[in-house]
Amino acid sequence: MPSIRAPAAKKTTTLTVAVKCRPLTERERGRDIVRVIDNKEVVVLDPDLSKDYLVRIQNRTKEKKYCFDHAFGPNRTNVDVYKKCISSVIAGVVQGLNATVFAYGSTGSGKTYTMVGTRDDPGLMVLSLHTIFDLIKSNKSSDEFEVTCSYLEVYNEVIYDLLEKSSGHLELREDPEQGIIVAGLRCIKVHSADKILELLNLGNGRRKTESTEVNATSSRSHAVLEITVKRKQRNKYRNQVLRGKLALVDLAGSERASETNSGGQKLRDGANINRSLLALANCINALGKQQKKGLAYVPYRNSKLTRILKDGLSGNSQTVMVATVSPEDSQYHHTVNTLKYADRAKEIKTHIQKNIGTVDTHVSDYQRMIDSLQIEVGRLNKELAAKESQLSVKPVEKAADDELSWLNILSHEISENVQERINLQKALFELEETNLCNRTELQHLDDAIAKQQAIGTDGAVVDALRARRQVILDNIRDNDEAGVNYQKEIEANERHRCELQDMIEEAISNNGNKTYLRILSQYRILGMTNTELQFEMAMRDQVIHNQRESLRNMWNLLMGLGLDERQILDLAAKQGITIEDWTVTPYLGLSDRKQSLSPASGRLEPLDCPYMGQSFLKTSCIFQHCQDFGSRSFSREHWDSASTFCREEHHSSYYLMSHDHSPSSCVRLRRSSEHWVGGRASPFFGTPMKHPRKLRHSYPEIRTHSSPYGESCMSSSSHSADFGNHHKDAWNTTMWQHLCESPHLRMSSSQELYKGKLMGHGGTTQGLFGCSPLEQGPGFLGSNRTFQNPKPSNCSNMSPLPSFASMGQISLGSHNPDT
Ligand SMILES: Nc1ncnc2c1ncn2[C@@H]1O[C@H](COP(=O)(O)OP(=O)(O)OP(=O)(O)O)[C@@H](O)[C@H]1O
Repeated sequence: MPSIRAPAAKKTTTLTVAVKCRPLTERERGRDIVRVIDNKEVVVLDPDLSKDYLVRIQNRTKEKKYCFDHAFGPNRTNVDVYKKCISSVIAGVVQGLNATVFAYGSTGSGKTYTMVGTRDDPGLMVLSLHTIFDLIKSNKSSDEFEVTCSYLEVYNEVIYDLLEKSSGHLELREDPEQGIIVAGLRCIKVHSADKILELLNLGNGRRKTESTEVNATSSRSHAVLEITVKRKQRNKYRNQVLRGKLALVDLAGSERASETNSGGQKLRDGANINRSLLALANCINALGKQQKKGLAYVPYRNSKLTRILKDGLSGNSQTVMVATVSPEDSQYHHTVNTLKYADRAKEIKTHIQKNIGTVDTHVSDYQRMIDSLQIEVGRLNKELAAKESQLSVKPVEKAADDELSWLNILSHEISENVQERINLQKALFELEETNLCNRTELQHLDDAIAKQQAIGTDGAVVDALRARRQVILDNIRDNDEAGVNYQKEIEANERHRCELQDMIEEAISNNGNKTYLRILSQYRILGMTNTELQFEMAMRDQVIHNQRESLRNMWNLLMGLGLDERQILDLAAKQGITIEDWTVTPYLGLSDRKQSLSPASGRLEPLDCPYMGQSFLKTSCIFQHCQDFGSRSFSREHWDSASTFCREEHHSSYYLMSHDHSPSSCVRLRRSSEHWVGGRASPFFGTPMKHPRKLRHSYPEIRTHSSPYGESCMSSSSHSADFGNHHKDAWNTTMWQHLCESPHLRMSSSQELYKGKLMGHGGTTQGLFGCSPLEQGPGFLGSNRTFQNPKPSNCSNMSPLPSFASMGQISLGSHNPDT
């Protein structure tokens, strides 16, 4: 029976920002204009000494002052920086936490010096590695440790493996457990810090560096050293594996072409470095803005660098940014710019959580499918090679060679086209998710303004609400604009794909050696299918992740309602559900649970809702109806005929029950462009606009709303429609009764109304307690608890759906596909 393990508790923390000012180098002749005060403040003096006294006292000086978590002057060593801001973070890595340390600054400001260092002043990478191995050595438990290391560089938007002698281009992939991963990156098992240092030196030797006017050994690429510490816990935790990840990032420096005096390739490199750093700066801006102004879209997808750093910037990572600055007056603008971004980065929050090892059968299912496709690709590859050797002795060799290289070019282009498409669609998807949250907040604000106006409160409150409303409207408008642009890019991408496909077909039909080319084409298509599967897998993983969050929330809700562990165990036992390993640290400890009840009001404190990115009361919860329409969508024969239908079925069964449970408060789930609904109409994700028509045909009651991104978004037309006649599960009933009978939940009449409907829609809570895909993998009840379900069969067919944001505008009581 599959077991479910709850995720470890999350802790929100802010980015630690430290500034390090290096000494003037021997080459520098300028004035030192940076002062560090009290290890926290950084003052940048006006570089212009010629300003007269009057200008200065009239406060027209360009002097700037900033305050950071830590600031280090030119006399401080890397060890000082390490002890103050890094060592504690490294200790967490050995406990299963993720950490990211990155150096940010202009070219020649001392990033590489800080990260790598010298023999006399070892850098943060070296010091961190020593600490990790020291901690492992001094560990007295019987835990087993395994340390692996990888080292990559991003040069001109291409990822290379620095541990490979001649690395090819590597691609990024998204994994729900591990976040962004680089497919094919070499991970080497290491047993000592010295071994990693050896690899580090090897990698650094391969890194692209150039001599520029500003820096004799300027790094032209961003380098990421990643250390993973796997810790197998024995004794009663013997099934538990903690996995801590440390990413140490040495960025290339921003530069001005005029200053670096570079041309040709160097100039192009500089432009690319600046572009990715700009993308990073934009993310930092948006994340900083987000803390102050609510949800702004964070454009991680605009560069490989920001995708790699995504977790470090906002995900599951304890992150330290070391901003490096040069003290020279000629660098004033760079220094102030760096400090501005560092200042904004102080606002960024991340959410750290222990990575407790799980085995996710769903993901592994897809992994298996990919593996089998890869075997097939390998087989065809061999066949191809055999054919090639036969051809080499034939007179038609020349023509076939030309045709082959042409096909190679086309196939390479088509692979890039698919990759671009994936990125664009994901970006659009995230953008929609952001705006969905914004629209929800807008609705809440409108309600609040109307309420305030009705009770005639002080105008200042209404003004504040209106100001906030305006900010949200601006965000929505900006995001909508970005969405329209993404949509245009997707259309252009689609046109390009059609052209490429036509060219491939023409190449095949023109050539005499058709069998050979057909095999080649088949091989390419399999490769593409493989990529698509990975994409679908990523999407599915996102659904799994979201559902896992729902389960977690539901579990919190049960705890928050005052049910103790024993009561929940009893309830579960009555329904034949066994909760195993109860003894290990619960996911949310009792103390936490107590805290979650506000003593003042007796009400439940807001809980972060993962879907909406904002707080709802604990009574808010996302229910998902999970039915038998899952992996079959993956099989080829079902793609075109069934996927649209299945997805729509699935969409119609998502809804959000808001805390006041009133019909008006049911959050409408909006979606825009239809390519998600449509699944795939062509071998490469389909042409937008086709499936909605199909959909409308299948579901006449689905209304179409205009969307800024595309032709339509879907909405179920009826609030009162029957919830359907899905499985009425006793467990659901019992749970629902408990929710209703709980003293912490007062039932309004509208709740009663909805209760009836919910009960009719047994699949909803079943999605949470009965047939979630999590049943087949750990992740539900805390590192120690496992949930066993008597009816796992429903769950093997989880649909590979786009997650929440991609769903149609759906209201409670939506269309029931079964009727
Ligand atoms: N704390 C320090 N003490 C002494 N010298 C330093 C210090 N920090 C940096 N330097 C010197 O400054 C110069 C530039 O440093 P470094 O190469 O680390 O800059 P960078 O920011 O990595 O530049 P780029 O982005 O071009 O790669 C080097 O000569 C380095 O030795």
